[in-house]
Amino acid sequence: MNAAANTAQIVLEGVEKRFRSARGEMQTALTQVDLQIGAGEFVCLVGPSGCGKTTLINLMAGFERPSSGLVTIDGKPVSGPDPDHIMIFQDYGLYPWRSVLGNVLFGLQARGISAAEARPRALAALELVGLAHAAEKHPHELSGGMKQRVAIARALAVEPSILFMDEPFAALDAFTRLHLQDELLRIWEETRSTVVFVTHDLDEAIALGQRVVLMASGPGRVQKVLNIPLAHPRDRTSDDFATVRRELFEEFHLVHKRAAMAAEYTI
Ligand SMILES: Nc1ncnc2c1ncn2[C@@H]1O[C@H](COP(=O)(O)OP(=O)(O)OP(=O)(O)O)[C@@H](O)[C@H]1O
Repeated sequence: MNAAANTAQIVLEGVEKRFRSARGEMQTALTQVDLQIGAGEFVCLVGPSGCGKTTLINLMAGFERPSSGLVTIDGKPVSGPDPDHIMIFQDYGLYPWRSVLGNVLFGLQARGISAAEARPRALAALELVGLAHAAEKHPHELSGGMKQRVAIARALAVEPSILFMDEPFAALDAFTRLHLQDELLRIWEETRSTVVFVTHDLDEAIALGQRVVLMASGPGRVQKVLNIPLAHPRDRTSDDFATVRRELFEEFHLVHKRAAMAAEYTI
């Protein structure tokens, strides 16, 4: 079992992110974020809509720069996207004109890996996500769950040290979602990549994360970081799962209550 790693790989110190609104005013999307994520750790970010989950993962992935504070990975300030750190989005991002294998090969070829080396790596990644049989199909022939597995295979083929996942299963039906959660855990245990996973779904966060970062809005910030002391794979029907779920839901309700009180106070 992959215990929470000791070495901090991703470090955020005093991170603040401000955006200019359409009316030209500066708005604080994130404030005072201090967070450390260990190498090989699986961490989920959850919180209400607009609390800055996507902004936070984008800061780690190098798609955004902090307005103040510091984001480092492996001791180096993040200054832009890194080919060793892959982002997976909700909408798969597959090329419709390429076959499944072609899509997975694309990421490898873009990194200058020779065809002779790329093909076995792509096939191994498809094997890992259970899609070796669909290598010659095209995206329009696949279900949503299969498309997301192709996107995961494409990411895994380049053997990233970090997988950033922004609500990757949000568009999928409940059964496919549960299945892919289990698949992702199996893959994570095999590959040992660090996984940072954004979700709206508290149950998904409890099923997956070694730690769950609960965020609050107004402005976006880290409210609480909870350790999930359950071994993987987790039995979603167990008493232990229910206990952790109760704790997280209580925290989540507190977040809402505080936000509502703050809004009332400022009116
Ligand atoms: N590029 C941008 N320009 C201006 N404001 C932005 C930009 N990106 C995000 N914001 C604002 O920052 C805040 C946080 O947005 P973000 O998308 O990170 O939240 P979120 O928690 O991921 O939301 P959701 O769960 O709805 O996807 C929101 O108020 C949003 O409007």
